[in-house]
Amino acid sequence: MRYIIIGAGAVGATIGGRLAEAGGEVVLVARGAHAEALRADGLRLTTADGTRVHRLPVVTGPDELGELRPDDALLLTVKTQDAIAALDAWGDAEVTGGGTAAQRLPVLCAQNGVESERLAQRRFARVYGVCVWLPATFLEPGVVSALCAPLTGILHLGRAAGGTDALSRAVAADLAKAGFGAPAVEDVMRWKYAKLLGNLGNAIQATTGPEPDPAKAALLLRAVREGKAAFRAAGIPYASDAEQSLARDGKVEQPAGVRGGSSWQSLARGTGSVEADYLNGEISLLGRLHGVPTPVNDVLRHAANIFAREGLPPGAMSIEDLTALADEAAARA
Ligand SMILES: NC(=O)C1=CN([C@@H]2O[C@H](COP(=O)(O)OP(=O)(O)OC[C@H]3O[C@@H](n4cnc5c(N)ncnc54)[C@H](OP(=O)(O)O)[C@@H]3O)[C@@H](O)[C@H]2O)C=CC1
Ligand SMILES: CC(C)(CO)C(=O)C(=O)O
Repeated sequence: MRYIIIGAGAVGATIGGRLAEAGGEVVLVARGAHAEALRADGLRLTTADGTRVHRLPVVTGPDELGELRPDDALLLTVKTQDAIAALDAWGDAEVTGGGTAAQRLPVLCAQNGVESERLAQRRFARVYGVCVWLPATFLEPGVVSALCAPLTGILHLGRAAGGTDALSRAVAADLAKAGFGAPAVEDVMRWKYAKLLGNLGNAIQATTGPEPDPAKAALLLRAVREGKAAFRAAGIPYASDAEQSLARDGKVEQPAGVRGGSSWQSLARGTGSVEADYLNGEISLLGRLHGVPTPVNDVLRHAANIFAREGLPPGAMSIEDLTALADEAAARA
């Protein structure tokens, strides 16, 4: 199998670099200064095993790669707000032997939230969910680190529609060879919904900073309670906190000195957008569809988006001010 990593940033480059090191065939898809640095100097990837430079093929889109092969797998690791453009760009490409990528190739969504699978399923026939527990940092163009130990993350994966198949088991085996804890599971979306609950804190971290604080934990708990209430109202199953702790046990601790998570990094890099519409916004959507008030997630989504649009530095807001906004919204709800 050849892995085409669409959006080889923090998560994509970490997975791609490790797959390549384990003997896998990998193509990195990147853009801008990152693509240039990857081509000029290779991918400089630091994991708990040390720093390695990987010289891998780099393309900016399907035109540069030529016809796709029947044994290609598309691994989607762009932020969710970039998923439509990426899926559209790759879906129409021709596959050697007939058909388009959208008809023939598997697309594996290794992202937070649950929206990318839906976007991919509108366009592609074979869609897989990947639940990624992998604190990874885009340090500068061409340079990525993922320092959690002993394994570099844990990835549950399976068919987005439910179940496993030969492809998901083959990918799980390749990921395991590359050092990831990567079981293929029957119910990957149940794990992804559970992971989404933790990612409701991405907006808190992005707006108020990554340092732990009881007031941040208290606000996250309120967001998570709303999320669970929305899931219950919508009849959506999700893995329990105990199941998640067991799966993560000893595998994905964030090492000291590491910077913030994925949304914090988007603000720090000034990318102009965060994923909040698909994290907190997923809870707001479910709440509206099923009659559950979600004032805390509404505020978190809105605050993170304002930071991104106005180019505010991550962590510029106090947790007291953010909590006060959530309290006002809750009083109105
Ligand atoms: N970082 C982390 O610790 C974790 C992240 N996740 C999830 O993984 C997903 C990816 O996050 P992360 O790796 O942090 O994000 P990054 O921003 O580090 O990487 C995404 C990369 O995709 C690039 N990109 C976007 N659109 C295209 C395109 N059409 N063609 C080529 N490249 C493109 C971006 O370029 P540009 O910079 O120019 O926008 C960026 O380099 C998200 O869903 C996130 O929530 C999950 C677990 C942990
Ligand atoms: C919390 C973390 C690092 C876990 O993998 C994550 O999902 C993110 O930064 O978005």
